[in-house]
Amino acid sequence: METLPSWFASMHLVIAALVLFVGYLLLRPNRWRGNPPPGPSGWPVVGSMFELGNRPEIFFTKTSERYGDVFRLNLGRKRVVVANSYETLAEAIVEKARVFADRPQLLSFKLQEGGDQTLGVQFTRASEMQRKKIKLVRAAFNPAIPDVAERFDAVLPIEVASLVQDVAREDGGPFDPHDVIEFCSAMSNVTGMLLYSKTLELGSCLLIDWLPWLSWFPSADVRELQALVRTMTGWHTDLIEEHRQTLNESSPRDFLDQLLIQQQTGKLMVSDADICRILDDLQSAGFNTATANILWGIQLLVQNPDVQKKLQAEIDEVVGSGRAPTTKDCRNMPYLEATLWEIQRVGMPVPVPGVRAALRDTTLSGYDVPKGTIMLVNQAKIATDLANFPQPHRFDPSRHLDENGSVVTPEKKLMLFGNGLRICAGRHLARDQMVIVMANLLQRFTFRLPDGATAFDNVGSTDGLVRFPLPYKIRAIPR
Ligand code: HEM
Repeated sequence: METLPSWFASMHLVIAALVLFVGYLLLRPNRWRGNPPPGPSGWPVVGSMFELGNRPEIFFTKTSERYGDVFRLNLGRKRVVVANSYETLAEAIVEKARVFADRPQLLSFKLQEGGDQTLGVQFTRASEMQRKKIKLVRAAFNPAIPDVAERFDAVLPIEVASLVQDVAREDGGPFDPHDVIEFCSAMSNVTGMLLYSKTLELGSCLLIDWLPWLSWFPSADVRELQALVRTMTGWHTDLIEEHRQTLNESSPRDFLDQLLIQQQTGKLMVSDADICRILDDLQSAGFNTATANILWGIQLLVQNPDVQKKLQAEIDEVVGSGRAPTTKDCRNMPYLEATLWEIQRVGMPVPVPGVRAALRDTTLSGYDVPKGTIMLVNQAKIATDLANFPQPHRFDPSRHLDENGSVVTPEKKLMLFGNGLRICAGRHLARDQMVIVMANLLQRFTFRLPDGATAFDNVGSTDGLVRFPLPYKIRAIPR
């Protein structure tokens, strides 16, 4: 019998060794050096990815009961730590603000920044340039600055009046507020007007973030995200051109004009592609979250008619019924402000917000956390911490008031807009918007269950990064 040449046998050995080596590289668990936080080791290749499910906060809460307030996870090949208490979150994003200032390199983040995570402001890697850009954004969205307040006061009443009209059109009959489109567009239209004096009719972690090789087989999610980014880019490219041609440097009309002036004077070396991504980020950043809060708010007020009555009494006392409430009026309505905080806490539309990454080796709660580690936040657990929120599942706006009836913002117990270097850039605007929408609606209507109903049929939330209440029906009885 003919024997195989010896080089053939050695070739087999080399291939087998290579396969074993590649297999080892793929399958070996992530190495955490030093004194890492405790945590489950998870499965080879995927780590704890499939345990996350559609509601990662449930898995996080269960895991924290076993491992404590800070635990580690492997998600695919990514190293992750999860902060489950206010103290650990504050240590990371306030005390170690400069360390946990990065956004991780995730494919979905890269897609949302048009393929380059140096562009835009929201999913953008930490850099001097990101800081300069976000500084401009913060100023453009801060209603404490007179110019911004003036623009905001010119736009908001129009959008809110149109929302009130749409609700009035339901004529006291049963309807689902999700269907009254203005609940969404009132939010995005105000942003659009501040950005580029126009309204625009119109993101999250995907599986590819944890298993990047899946991007070789683009899924429907990825294609949808790419199509959305392309549409927005087309829209914003046209707007940039239009604004450039009509720009008057001595009198900027909006934020886009301000960016173009910065570009032309060389104060900020920002490209058109970057401007596109900034506009895109801002248009998408607050739209879903603010809308979800309003939808949660209406549901919670129907379930808590006493709170609704108290709010209406406050609105009647400060504004009366002869004119629409303004932002200025809302500053004199502490109970309304406290109710909005409680809506954000109990509705909890973003239970796992603000993904961060460590810029260098560091520690968290005394454990070693290597550079590049992703930090996730279990906000749902922080918002129901018994030590800070007694009877946490009770909807009780008065927990945000002191003995004199003044608002005590919950930011020392719960950071609903994040904190530190990557704090939400639109938080003041978002709060003002939500407060004024609520004030206008409650001045004109009392929200109730449909006739004959004693409770909502469906109470719960959708899945996803931003959670909406499930569809529900109410009546808006004119007052
Ligand atoms: C109720 C509404 C909103 C909520 C609950 C919310 C919440 C958040 C949270 C939790 C973060 C992450 C912060 C962190 O990493 O520490 C964030 C970031 C951000 N938000 Fe908001 N937001 C809202 C509305 C808005 C609006 C209206 C805008 C602008 C128009 C906006 C612009 C941004 C931007 C640009 C960032 C990224 C900041 C950075 O990475 O430097 N947000 N927001």
